[in-house]
Formats: sequence, C-alpha cells, structure tokens
Amino acid sequence: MPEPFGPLPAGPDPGAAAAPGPSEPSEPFAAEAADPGAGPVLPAARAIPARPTEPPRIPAPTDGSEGVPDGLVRAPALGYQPRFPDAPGLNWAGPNDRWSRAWALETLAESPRTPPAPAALPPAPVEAPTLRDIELIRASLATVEPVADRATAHFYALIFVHHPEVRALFPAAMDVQRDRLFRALLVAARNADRPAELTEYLTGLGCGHRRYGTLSGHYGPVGECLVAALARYCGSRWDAETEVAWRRVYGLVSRIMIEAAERAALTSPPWWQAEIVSTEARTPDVAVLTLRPDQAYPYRAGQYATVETPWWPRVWRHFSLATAPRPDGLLTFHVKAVQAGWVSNALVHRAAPGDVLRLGPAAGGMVVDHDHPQDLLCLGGGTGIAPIAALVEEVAEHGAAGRSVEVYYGARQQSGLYALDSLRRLADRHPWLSVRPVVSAQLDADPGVEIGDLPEVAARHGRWDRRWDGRAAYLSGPPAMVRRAAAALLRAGLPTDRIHHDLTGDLAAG
Ligand SMILES: NC(=O)C1=CN([C@@H]2O[C@H](COP(=O)(O)OP(=O)(O)OC[C@H]3O[C@@H](n4cnc5c(N)ncnc54)[C@H](O)[C@@H]3O)[C@@H](O)[C@H]2O)C=CC1
Repeated sequence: MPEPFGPLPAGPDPGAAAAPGPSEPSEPFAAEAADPGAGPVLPAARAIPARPTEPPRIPAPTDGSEGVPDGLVRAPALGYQPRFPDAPGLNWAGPNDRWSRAWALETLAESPRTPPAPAALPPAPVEAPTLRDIELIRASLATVEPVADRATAHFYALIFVHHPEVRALFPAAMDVQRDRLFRALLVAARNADRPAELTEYLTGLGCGHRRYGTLSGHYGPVGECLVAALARYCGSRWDAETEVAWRRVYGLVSRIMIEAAERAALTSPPWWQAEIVSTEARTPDVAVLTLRPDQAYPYRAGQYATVETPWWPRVWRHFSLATAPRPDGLLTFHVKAVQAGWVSNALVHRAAPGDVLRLGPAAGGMVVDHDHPQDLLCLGGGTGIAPIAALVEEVAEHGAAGRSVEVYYGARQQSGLYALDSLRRLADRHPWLSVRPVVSAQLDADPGVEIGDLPEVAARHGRWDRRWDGRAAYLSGPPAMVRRAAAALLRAGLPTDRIHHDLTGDLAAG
C-alpha cells in the first residue's frame, strides 16, 4: 500500500522541503522539493503511457442513488456516472481499462475501481491500546528513529519480496516514500492517546489510500512486515510485550483505515481523472492549470487535492484548489516548478491541454466557517495564495455576513505577485476585502507594495492597531513562512484554534 501511513495529515503535497508538521495528510507542499535524485527533471527515456483513444462504454445509471452526493449517480458496474460523458479520453474506468493497465494495476486481484470487498479484519479481536502499549510504542519508535532509514528500507524490502504484487502500487523511486512511512508512524504514535485526533488522521489516510489501489487485504501483510522490521531495528529494546502492543495498535489503525475506505467507497470513486483544458504561464516558473474532471469533484475552498501525472506514475503531489467550487465543475491549480520537483516541472513545462491527470479526493481542514462569521486574516506566500484566493471567492459567493477579510499576499519580487490583479478586482467589488501586497526586496516594488518578509510585515500591522484581535487566521505558503506567521500570531495572543494552516508538526518550533 503506497504511503502506508503515507502522507501525514493536514495539507497538499509537493513543495515543502523543511520539517514536517503534525497533522497532515502530510506536509503537502513539502515533498516535491525533497524529491530524490534531483538531476534532470524529466529523463527523456521514461515511457509515457499512451493516452487511450477508445473509452469503454459507460453503463447507464440505475436508480439506486440513495446516499450518493449531488452530482454523482451510482451505476452498478462502474460505481459512478461520469459528469462529462462526452469528454474525450475520460471516463474509462474499471477492471483492465487502459489506464489501469498503463499503471500496472492489473496485477491486483481486483480493480481499485471496484469498491473494496467486505473488510477482512485482522484475525485477532481489535482491542483499544492501553497506556502501557502507547508507552512501549513511543519507546520503540524513539529507539528506531536514529536508524529510521534502514528500518523503513527493510520494511519495504520485506513487503516487496514476500508480496511482490504490492510493488506496483508504489512509485519507482522510493526515497520520499520511506521518509513518509516513519513520519506517519510518528504522527500516529504522537496522537495514540488522543482517539479523536488519531481517528480523524487515520480516516483521511484510509480514504486517501484508495487512490493507490490499496485493498483491505493489503493491511495484514503490511502489518506483519512492519512488526518484523521494527523488531529487527529495535534490537534488545524489542520484547514480547512490545510486540503485543504493536499488534494491538496496528489492528486498531488498520481497522479504522479499512472502515473509512469502505465508507468512502459508498459515495465517491477512489480517484478522478481530469483532462487539462488550459494552461497559462503566469511567470517563468508558475502556471495556472484548469482541469475538467470526469465526474463531479466535491471540495471546499481551502482544501487541496493530490495529483498524479502520466509522466511520473504513482508519484502524487498536493496542490490547493485555487477557486471556490464552480458551477461548471472545472478545477484550477497554481503550480510552481520547484528545483528537482518532478511533478511540478512536468505540470509547468510539459503539460498541455488534452493531457489527463489523476486526482485523489479533496482533503484538508483549512475551510471557512460560514455559520460563525469572524473577521479573517489571510497570509498567502507565493503559490500559497491559491487556497486563500479560493477562500476569498467562497466568502464573496456566500456573503461576507458583516465580516471583514484582510489578505496579505507576499512574493520575493513584484513579478511574483501573479495573482494580485484578480485579487484587487475582487477587492474593488467587495468593500469587506482588503489586499496588501508585500515583496521581500525593494528592487522593482510598485508604489503601495510593502517591503519585507510576509510574516514580519503582517506582524507590524498587527502590533500597530491590534488588527488581529478576534480574527481567524489562514496561513498558506512556504513552511518556514507559515511557522513564523503562526508564531507571530500566537505571540500576539491569537488562540491556536483560530490559526488555520495545512502544515503538520510543532509550529512554534520552526
Ligand atoms: N501550489 C499550491 O497550491 C500551494 C503551495 N503552497 C506552498 O507555498 C510555497 C510557495 O513557494 P514560493 O511560491 O516559492 O514562495 P516564495 O519562497 O517565493 O515566498 C513567498 C513569500 O513567503 C515569504 N517567505 C519565504 N520564506 C520565508 C521565510 N523563511 N520566513 C518568512 N517568510 C518567508 C516571502 O517573504 C514571500 O513573501 C511552497 O512551499 C508550496 O508548497 C502552499 C499552499 C498551496
């Protein structure tokens, strides 16, 4: 199962290089810069799956659509009725379709498009972990942490040797994957005595794993290999009591993930295919991509999607949805080509209208509460402005209900403020919205643009006039920026639960 315990909780995927945070679905935006291997971004030798030209016939919808969200109609064989039945190259899903073959998914016993079979629960009864279990698990993780690289490599080696059919679910390069496993284990261990947080995290993880083709039956073998790898690298720290603790916790973890995946299978597909309908270069390394999904793609402004390109099979990256949900169902992403970023470079420099991407389900908790209209303070750095722009649009559509929204939009230089014009147009129409552009260097700054790092400029304003009192804050951009902004807001007295972001980890420590 790819990313077993994969991308940690809480935000989109590529881009963030530095320390991870606590609750992700990973430090979205973080993994891209950390892609292994750097080197030429798009090796010419890579085989690109051919784009199918003959979509299979789409079964007619049935009337058994109870409990299915708006826009999705269940059909018996396919599971869901496509939103755009005439979309070229789309809507071909199911066992042995060309997309699945290109991705080598035919090696699975069942198609990942097929709703998971009834849960094959771990054989032993699933018991809640005891405090002693949690203590033992944390102690063993602390022992393994210094050799986490070797332990996770051993874990994957065990899986691939003993369960070779699972290899096809993982990307060719495993470096980032390895790191994710251990980070996910740490998150789970950190939250082991907080059942609500743990359940929320694992639920997101279980649903997200559907896009890899993970099936209920994969969890058992993965658990065995995990325990074996931990036992080996814990050395003398490992004993029978520790093993029982791990088995008990793994049983609970896998049950929550399997059940979440089964619930999700009732109302949504494991992934969406989306055809690029336009690409627009906004700067030499930032492109705005507009996509047409093959079926309705439910999300809230502020959330992100995981994206896979045809050029890097099974390598998934997070990008925020950059508009509020649109009536025409189109989706927009802002992508910056980062150094050694395989996916982001492919999307910015190679993707063209007609190319088909895959999307995982929307995730992330950076959404606006319209029932309690607080004033909002939004900081968007670089392409981190994407979810902020979506949030502002959603407030505009929903009605500001008396709240004011203040957006600080930062870039390193003036030419990087690629979304400023559209934000200013919104501000011209809506008196509740103010937009303050900030650039790091004087150099080419236009009049009215403030100079400095984004968190510092916003903090200056916050100190002056206590602008932040009573506001809910939304932070999005480079991890270091988000951490510094969060630390400034905490110092200014904003409570933690009013500071929204998609990073995981200890913000204040950053
Ligand atoms: N594409 C997307 O949908 C989203 C991307 N992101 C993340 O946003 C980031 C955008 O990167 P770039 O466009 O290259 O932004 P950038 O590195 O050019 O910086 C943009 C702003 O952040 C501030 N900043 C940067 N580093 C800072 C630091 N160490 N301390 C304080 N302030 C700092 C700068 O002052 C500038 O105002 C990436 O990490 C990406 O993963 C976040 C959410 C959505």
